[in-house]
Amino acid sequence: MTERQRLLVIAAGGTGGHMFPAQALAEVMLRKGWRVKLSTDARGARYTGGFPHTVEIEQVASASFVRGGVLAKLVAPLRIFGGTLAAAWRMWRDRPDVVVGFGGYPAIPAMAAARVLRLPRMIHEQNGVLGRVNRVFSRRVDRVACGTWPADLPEGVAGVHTGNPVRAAVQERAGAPYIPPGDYPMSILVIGGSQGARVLSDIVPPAIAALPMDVLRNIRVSHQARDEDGARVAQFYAENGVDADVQPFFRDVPRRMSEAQLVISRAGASSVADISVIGRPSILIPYPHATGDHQSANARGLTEAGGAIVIPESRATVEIMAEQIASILTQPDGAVKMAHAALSVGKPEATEELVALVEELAG
Ligand SMILES: CC(=O)N[C@H]1[C@@H](OP(=O)(O)OP(=O)(O)OC[C@H]2O[C@@H](n3ccc(=O)[nH]c3=O)[C@H](O)[C@@H]2O)O[C@H](CO)[C@@H](O)[C@@H]1O
Repeated sequence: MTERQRLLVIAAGGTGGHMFPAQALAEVMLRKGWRVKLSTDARGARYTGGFPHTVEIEQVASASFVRGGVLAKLVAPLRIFGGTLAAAWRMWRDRPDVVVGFGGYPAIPAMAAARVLRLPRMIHEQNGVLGRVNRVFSRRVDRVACGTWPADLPEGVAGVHTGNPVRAAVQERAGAPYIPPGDYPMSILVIGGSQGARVLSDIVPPAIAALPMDVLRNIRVSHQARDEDGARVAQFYAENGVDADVQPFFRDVPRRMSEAQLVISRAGASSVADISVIGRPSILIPYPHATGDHQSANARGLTEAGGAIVIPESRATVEIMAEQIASILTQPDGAVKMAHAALSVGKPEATEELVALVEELAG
């Protein structure tokens, strides 16, 4: 008799931030011969382009409580209930070996169905503070895997620190040699997360232009700017004689990051994971409106280790940014220490640890 192929259901959605780690897990489980299904909604489905095409995508009729008007808020529970019934029917039929939720409202139907059917299940939280959906399920799953440590978990919930899975292109550059700043061409990478960040477009270009001339003439900038900010950012750099590549999204961030002397970024979970796995000095401006201020929590481990400087958005001025950039680029020994400190908190093995948990749950 041939052995039945094992099945993993991954439930994720919302922002790219939930989908990147889900993709990393899917890739490895497929290589291990598992069948993988992704349960997500229309918003999450926009981020499935990078998933291997053998991942079966099940679009659920989920709904966000956060967006939409009063009617949407009233209808949302009904849609989620309907989605849960449909997910339960499919799971009853398919009998997945394990169900893993990565957070976001689209994860609700599959996680609720897995609970009703008592299937082995776990959640992975990318951030230092549990998201709303993961918080609800944290007491109702077999394992809570945490991407950021220490994680702020509800009392009585024990987490496992797996780290945040990073893309293969990041993993290949784990601990890539760091060339400290000096009197030769240097690069700065500026990234705002999957959607860019206006504050970085407002203060970083003038801060870089204010650097001492002997530093500035060696600088090349890769700056991710939102579509609507791109033209003015590129124009500012050009008018100030700064060699800059401005794009709405860099497909080759791992390469650009490994070549950079300095990274300036928001503190989204995957951005922080990339910076610490590759090991580069960084200046982080956490997004102040993230649920539970989780980006400040994401930045904490890296900062406390000495790998990053955090500037809260409320204090982020051109002058402070210019001072911090100059302090890193003019002190090579300090920059090398920061790069090593960043590496010390990196978890390049995060995907493997997550895979091990899935296999343990499958028995
Ligand atoms: C605004 C917001 O709510 N953001 C949340 C969202 O982050 P967001 O969706 O912004 O994602 P992350 O910062 O976690 O990841 C962004 C990823 O995109 C990559 N990158 C970025 C720019 C670019 O040009 N090219 C590129 O490849 C980064 O290297 C990183 O790997 O989900 C994360 C995980 O739940 C949270 O921590 C963030 O708080």
